Amino acid sequence: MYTVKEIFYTLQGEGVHAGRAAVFCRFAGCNLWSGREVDRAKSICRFCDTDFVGVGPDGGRFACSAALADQICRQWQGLGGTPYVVFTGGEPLLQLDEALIAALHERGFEVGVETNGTLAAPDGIDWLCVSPKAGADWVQRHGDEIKLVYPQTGLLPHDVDTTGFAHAWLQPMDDCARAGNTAAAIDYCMRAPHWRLSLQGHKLVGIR
Ligand SMILES: C[S@@+](CC[C@H](N)C(=O)[O-])C[C@H]1O[C@@H](n2cnc3c(N)ncnc32)[C@H](O)[C@@H]1O
Ligand SMILES: Nc1nc2[nH]cc(C(=O)O)c2c(=O)[nH]1
Ligand code: SF4
Ligand SMILES: [Mg+2]
Repeated sequence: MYTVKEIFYTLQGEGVHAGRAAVFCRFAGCNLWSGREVDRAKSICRFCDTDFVGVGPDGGRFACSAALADQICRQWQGLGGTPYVVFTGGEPLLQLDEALIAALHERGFEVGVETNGTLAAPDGIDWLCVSPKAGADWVQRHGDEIKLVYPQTGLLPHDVDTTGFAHAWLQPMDDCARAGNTAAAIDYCMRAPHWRLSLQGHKLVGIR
């Protein structure tokens, strides 16, 4: 059984694939925050910008990988090109398994994943983005890109080993201090250029 908050068609807003059409499949639930505001301040991850609780109007419960893969297929609106799905959440690696990845591959999709890196990724993922969190176990130390939300007390870019990743991003924390966080990230990337700036383009242009 897969529990999905929402499935929607948009453009990837972050990282190397920013601007690419993708179906987003947002799984419900996370291991670093309950998703309830009353728990935020006492959680490991406190800055989350996402509602991943329960099953939304564009989500559902899916009994098998084929049923979820079919629903993702129905959301793809591209003509030509390679269909792309991004599994996110919440924490997708609590639910994503090799059967679901295989079902998407059978339907012609490339599979991207956004994970907090606390769980080992299953085989078969085509694009893996790892975003480690201060105070959380960091298990998945290789992938295609690392995307560090900046700044995080206790997880300075200087102390992060990026050698397992082809691309390294600093993404300004979106909170009440976003403008200052962005200026600080720009300054950091100019001083340490193996880090590059990732802006959340979907928020800038007002798409989902
Ligand atoms: C909502 S998370 C879901 C996937 C996974 N749980 C993770 O943390 O990577 C998707 C992406 O948004 C980033 N993110 C979450 N809250 C953010 C915020 N307030 N500002 C900037 N990026 C944020 C995460 O670090 C992650 O890269
Ligand atoms: N457009 C768009 N791009 C994204 N890239 C990562 C996202 C996420 O929440 O994982 C996200 C998202 O929520 N929307
Ligand atoms: S780990 Fe990801 S989904 Fe979970 S609370 Fe943090 S940013 Fe949100
Ligand atoms: Mg998001």
